[in-house]
Amino acid sequence: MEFESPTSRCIPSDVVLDPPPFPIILPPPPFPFNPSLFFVMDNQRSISLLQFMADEELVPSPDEEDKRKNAIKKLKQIVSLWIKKVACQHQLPKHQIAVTSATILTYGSYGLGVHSSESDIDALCVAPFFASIAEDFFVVLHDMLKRSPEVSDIHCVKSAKVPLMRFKFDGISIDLPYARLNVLYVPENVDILNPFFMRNIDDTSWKSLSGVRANRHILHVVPNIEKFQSLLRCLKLWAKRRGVYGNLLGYLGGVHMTVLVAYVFQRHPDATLNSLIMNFFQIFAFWPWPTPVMLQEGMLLTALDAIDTRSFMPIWLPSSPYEFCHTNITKSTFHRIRTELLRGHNMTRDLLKTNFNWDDVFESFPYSKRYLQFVKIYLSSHNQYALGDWVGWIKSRFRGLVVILEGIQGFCDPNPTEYTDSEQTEPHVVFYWGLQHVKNNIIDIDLVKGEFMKIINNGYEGTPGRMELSILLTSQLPKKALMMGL
Ligand SMILES: Nc1ncnc2c1ncn2[C@@H]1O[C@H](COP(=O)(O)OP(=O)(O)OP(=O)(O)O)[C@@H](O)[C@H]1O
Ligand SMILES: [Mg+2]
Ligand SMILES: [Mg+2]
Repeated sequence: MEFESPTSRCIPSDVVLDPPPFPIILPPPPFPFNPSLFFVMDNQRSISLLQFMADEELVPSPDEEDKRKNAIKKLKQIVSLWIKKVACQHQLPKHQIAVTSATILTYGSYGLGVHSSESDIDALCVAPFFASIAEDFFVVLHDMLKRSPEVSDIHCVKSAKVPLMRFKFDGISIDLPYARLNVLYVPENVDILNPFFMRNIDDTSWKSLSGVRANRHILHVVPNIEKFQSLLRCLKLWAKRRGVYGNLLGYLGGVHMTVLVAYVFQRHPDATLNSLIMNFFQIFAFWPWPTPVMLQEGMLLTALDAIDTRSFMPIWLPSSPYEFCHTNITKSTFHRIRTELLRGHNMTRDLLKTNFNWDDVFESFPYSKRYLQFVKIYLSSHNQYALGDWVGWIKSRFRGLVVILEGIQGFCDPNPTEYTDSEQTEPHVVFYWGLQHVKNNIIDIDLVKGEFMKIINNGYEGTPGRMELSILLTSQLPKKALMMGL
């Protein structure tokens, strides 16, 4: 398999990046062109897509939505109590204690209304200046949450770019980062675009606020939010089914998908759902990476300075003119994503195709048919709580393992699905990643493990669990994993 070297694709710093010339809305019509047939087929496909979405239950049920709303309401109550407690501990004057307040702002897929049943709730805790992150957030609020009967599996992720607490509230995963504003009273729906609230805020708080800013920007630039939500929900499902969703594993995360979909939507706001999907595949199957995808036309070129020119797919972060979404994309995952986009394009391009079926477009990626060998990554720990910490840490370092395996085999497909081994009784998680079969090449898995251990041993503060790596042939894959779609 041939890959471009990332360094050969650096962008010269004097290039002005205009959006690439992709005026195509629909593929070339058949000859003789029959516009009414074209229109009918396009509408028919949009209708069958809506049916497909309903069958897949892409929108969570009203009960699930209520559960989420309730979780946010309770979290708001907890942070309100917390900030009063912290104000007392800091011995603030009584009148200040009386007026001080903190709040929760939702962002990410939940904030945009494009979440699925498996999505987390991204909830930013916004508090006044006197509540420190190290002590008041990660200790005092952590302890209060831990004592709440609805909260389980709470972990502090202090070393992340955006430090946060991650836990389950009534079974729903919550990501809770933290931002401090230079005010005493934080209104419930504080306007974080108002410069008054942004005065002299610290770096971490600015970064933590970027998700909320990004959502505001998307909502501002996207014309018809309901259609946008449907489109994004569909394409996120497509990315998940095809195994190319998940930032930690080197694929597209929610934020990347949001920007790509918004890019298409901005250009064709009146197109049907079917045409928008066709356009998405058409545009990104042939996108001249690493030309960045940007939502604002004629965007300042100072942004170019901020591009990591080794990035395979630079995608502008819609919260700042100077930032790009963080990615873990490697040459293998870049190749996989592009192959999937091309597949999507090939399957949707011909409106007159007689046996067209959305089920085929959204078919799960058949790993066991595609690869002859796999690397099995077995992670375990003595209890479920420690396993959560351990797996979270290893996942945050997975890009390193993908690169090591790429170096040896030329290609590695880090399947994001987590499996379990029915023969094991200890708390554990298993990953099976597809590998390119290279004739007469025996992988020295101990060497791979040794190299990866060097990466994971650096900086972990919890109790390390166990990690086993082994190479399996397709015929050795467990039946249960095959039944789960491996
Ligand atoms: N790689 C990244 N680069 C920049 N911002 C990110 C990145 N990952 C996450 N974020 C910010 O955090 C938010 C929440 O991320 P998350 O991974 O939960 O994705 P999501 O869009 O909410 O999708 P999902 O439904 O899978 O949760 C994003 O909307 C974005 O604002
Ligand atoms: Mg999310
Ligand atoms: Mg999240």
